[in-house]
Amino acid sequence: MRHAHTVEQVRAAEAALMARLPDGTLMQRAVAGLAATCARLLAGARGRVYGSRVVVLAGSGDNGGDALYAGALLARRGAAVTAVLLDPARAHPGGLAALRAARGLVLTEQEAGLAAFTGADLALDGIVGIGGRGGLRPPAQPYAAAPRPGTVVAVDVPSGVDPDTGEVPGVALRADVTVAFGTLKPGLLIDPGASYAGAVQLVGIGLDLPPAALTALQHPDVAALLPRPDTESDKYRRGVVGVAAGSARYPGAALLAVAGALRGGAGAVRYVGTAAEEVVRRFPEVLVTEGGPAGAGRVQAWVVGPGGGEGAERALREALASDVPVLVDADGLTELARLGPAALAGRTAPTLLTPHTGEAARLLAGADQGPPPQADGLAAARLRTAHRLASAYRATALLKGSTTVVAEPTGEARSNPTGTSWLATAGSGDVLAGLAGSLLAAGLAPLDAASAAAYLHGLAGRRAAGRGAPVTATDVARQLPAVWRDVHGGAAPARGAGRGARPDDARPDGRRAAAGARPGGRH
Ligand SMILES: NC(=O)C1=CN([C@@H]2O[C@H](COP(=O)(O)OP(=O)(O)OC[C@H]3O[C@@H](n4cnc5c(N)ncnc54)[C@H](OP(=O)(O)O)[C@@H]3O)[C@@H](O)[C@H]2O)[C@@H](O)CC1
Ligand SMILES: [K+]
Repeated sequence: MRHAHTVEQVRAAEAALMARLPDGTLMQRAVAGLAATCARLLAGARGRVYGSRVVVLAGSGDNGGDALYAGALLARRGAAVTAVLLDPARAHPGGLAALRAARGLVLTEQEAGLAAFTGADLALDGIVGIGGRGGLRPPAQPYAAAPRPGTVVAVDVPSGVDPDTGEVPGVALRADVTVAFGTLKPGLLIDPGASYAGAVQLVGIGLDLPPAALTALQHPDVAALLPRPDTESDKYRRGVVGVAAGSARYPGAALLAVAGALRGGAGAVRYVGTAAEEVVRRFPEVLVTEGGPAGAGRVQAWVVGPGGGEGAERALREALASDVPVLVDADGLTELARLGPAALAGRTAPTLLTPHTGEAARLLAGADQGPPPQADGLAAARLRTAHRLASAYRATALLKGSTTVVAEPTGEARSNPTGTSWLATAGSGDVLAGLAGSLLAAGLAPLDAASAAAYLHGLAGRRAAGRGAPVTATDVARQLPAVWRDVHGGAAPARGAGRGARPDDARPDGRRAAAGARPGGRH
């Protein structure tokens, strides 16, 4: 599991630790880890540190101090280090003195121009860290648009990215590697910020941290969550998932949701709706009933809404009246937005909402008194949007998109690291809904069901896309058994196994991490 803490949590833990340690200890721990990573990257790219060209972009706070001190350590190993001070009067005095003592060159941004940056083998982004607010200020903005140097290493956070949310309110500097201190920050795990962070590495500095504000699953976590039948299992013990989906107009959504549900570990899938004939022709193992959820037999969880068309209102009403977990998707969400949060008020079992940002905007408009939110703004603020939905509807909210985020009304949240933009294809959400519903029926808690489903769905999308090819939702569903095996380590599933490659090895755009970079740390 990867853990990310907010700036407030980090500051509190830092203050508690600093009170017990000599001045400067934390910074020196951070700097040692940062310089070691830079040295590894340079050695990977050039064979050695000696003779390499390093540029340090130093802002006015401790983030700039970290970068200057790390530059000094690299200079002592023979690198030609140039520091560019973006706010010379406020540059970190200790870091500056250390760099000068190591014979580093110190320039203002006017003196340096862009040449030192574009010609460097490695650039350290120490413009701003967790003390940053807003996008890059004008003196630093040209670096974001300049030709890229060899490798850009962000110190703690890519400058211009909001550490708590991943929002990028203006210009930000894209990194190949981000070296985070003490803990990850949520902004490193959620787009758009995550797409600026590159490969994320953690340097432990000994902080004693509270429960994380955001977590992200890894292979072993998912392997441990996925249900496994044992010798006592029958279909009801494994869970029966009911799928109320599809309509005369959208029969395909029923097939895709059922395909996802069949591969999600439930013991059986029960389908209700108008596409029963098509469903049973394609999947003879599915139990089908005409009509709505109320008249169907026993299930342990409902999925309502994919392609539901005119039947969605009845399916939603009847499913919500049940006392089992209900996943609401697509047309079910449109109906729910019309009814507002009051429709969930009497529920005794959990509800999981799985909107994309357009549906999230409708749900929030149905819940808030204020003006309807814009979907674009919600996408840029994914974590806040998921929290708002969860708290307005008192339900688990899975917000789909470039980084899928799941939030609980309790404030717990998870981001999904396995997404790929190839998943933005028609019907892909139907597969996800079926899969997550199946995991709910198998007994997973909503946060686990939603985040494990998003994880598998993302891996299946990546597998289907291979080295980069368009995928269909059907391809994604077909890959689910293979990724199920992948998370268990590629071999026969064993509880708690999971030796497969960690998804964090790859950047969100699917490119590998920079040479020599290790994937993000665990703690
Ligand atoms: N916490 C820990 O455990 C440890 C933390 N450590 C390190 O300390 C870092 C935090 O340092 P920090 O508190 O000094 O803040 P920092 O990020 O340097 O920024 C503040 C300065 O930036 C300025 N500024 C603001 N926004 C800006 C913008 N958009 N663009 C440009 N400038 C902007 C702001 O100026 P002002 O707003 O006052 O004009 C102020 O001067 C942390 O990220 C990590 O690297 C480690 O060394 C050890 C353990
Ligand atoms: K930075």
